[in-house]
Amino acid sequence: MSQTQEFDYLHGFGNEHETEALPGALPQGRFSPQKVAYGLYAEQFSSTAFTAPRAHNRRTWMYRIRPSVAQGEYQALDCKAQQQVRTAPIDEVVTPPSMMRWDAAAMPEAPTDFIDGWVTMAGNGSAAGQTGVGVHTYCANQNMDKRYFCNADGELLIVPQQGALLLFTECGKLHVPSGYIAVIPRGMKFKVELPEGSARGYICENYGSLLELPERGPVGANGYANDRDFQYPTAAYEDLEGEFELVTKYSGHYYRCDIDHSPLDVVAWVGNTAPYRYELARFNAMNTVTFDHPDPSIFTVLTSPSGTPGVANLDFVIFPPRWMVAEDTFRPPWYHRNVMSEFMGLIEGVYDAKEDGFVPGGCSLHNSMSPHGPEAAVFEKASTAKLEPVRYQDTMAFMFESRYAFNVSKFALDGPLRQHNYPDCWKGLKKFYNGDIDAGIE
Ligand SMILES: O=C(O)Cc1cc(O)ccc1O
Ligand SMILES: [Fe+2]
Repeated sequence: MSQTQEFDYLHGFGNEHETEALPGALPQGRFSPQKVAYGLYAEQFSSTAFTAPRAHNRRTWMYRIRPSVAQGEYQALDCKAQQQVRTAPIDEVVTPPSMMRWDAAAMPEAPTDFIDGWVTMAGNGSAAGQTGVGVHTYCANQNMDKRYFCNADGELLIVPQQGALLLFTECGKLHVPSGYIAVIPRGMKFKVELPEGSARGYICENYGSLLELPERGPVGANGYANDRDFQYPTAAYEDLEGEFELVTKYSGHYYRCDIDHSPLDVVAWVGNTAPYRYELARFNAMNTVTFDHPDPSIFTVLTSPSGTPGVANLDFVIFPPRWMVAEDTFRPPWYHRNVMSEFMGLIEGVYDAKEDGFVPGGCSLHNSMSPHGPEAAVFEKASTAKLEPVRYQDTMAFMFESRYAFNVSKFALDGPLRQHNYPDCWKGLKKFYNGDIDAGIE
């Protein structure tokens, strides 16, 4: 098992990074010289269309021991993941507008690596149409051994909840403990080791346009997630020959092929598409210093635009530790109905709208226009609380918010994790109105 360790990182979101594991491996002045140093092959890896506008264009040049095409033939793979993972459009069950919540999954008893540890909760849009997202949880207790993974269906936003991940990608290594997120570009090959022996978390598989930093508007040039805090790996490679397997998810199906060497054989790379990690504690939260609870968009870490300005394919939003100082304000999230659909998870602690039942590792879904808000007990508490400055501590909830309504998997709808009594949390909401202008909680 690998040791938990800190690697060297390159800093800056979407920069044209360059890195070489051997001196002189990276060609200078051109991308594809007639002969690359060390006898390496040049290979371009494109995350956007060749002709995407310059501001959005992302591609990386890799200098590797063998080109990616040196692999065996794809064969269908009927693995555990094939049985547990769904890819949009998901229509195996009809999704009611019900507010839904789920317990955290228990760690598997059988040996399970990162590939086989995924279970789909929900999805929207269409992977083939490159819209929407898939939402999965993962639980794993085994290192990926002699096998590598590649997801052709979307970019992976990984949110560890418990247990660190060591991502060894084509571009190098990322250590991703709980409290960090990682993003792996569509189609990048990688393996996952578990330095703490097991791991659980969430995955948002983004079929749509690449995650980017949101605009800051009048906030100005600093704040929210700052570009410099996004960390990219330095080149690291395996020069291994032997019997390996490359597993690929393509159009919702799993395939495998034999490969007689490690596909993580990139000795140097230059470009602006690569995996990255980000520590959520670095998020510089903005919030009111006067009154009212602002919209949760103030906490957007990354966004995948949909093409309609301000209407996201995916917003990744966090609810980090922070001071609450609003005056004459009902401080928790308001009761609301939203045209956007909200899938939530909890990394640690307690979420301010739900003190009971929304557990670390659990999930909730409030689909388009489905009403939700604080549970009854939270309403009563927040309506009578003395409004002193309060620091929300040791908590980290997040939301995958999308313009497209989610369909749930059969596992999510009918499986053992569903909390069928979730809507009961609002049953205790009392009627205070009695025609008297002074009515209400005392
Ligand atoms: O519903 C939720 O808990 C998420 C949420 C939080 C918030 O502070 C405001 C709106 C919102 O949808
Ligand atoms: Fe909400």
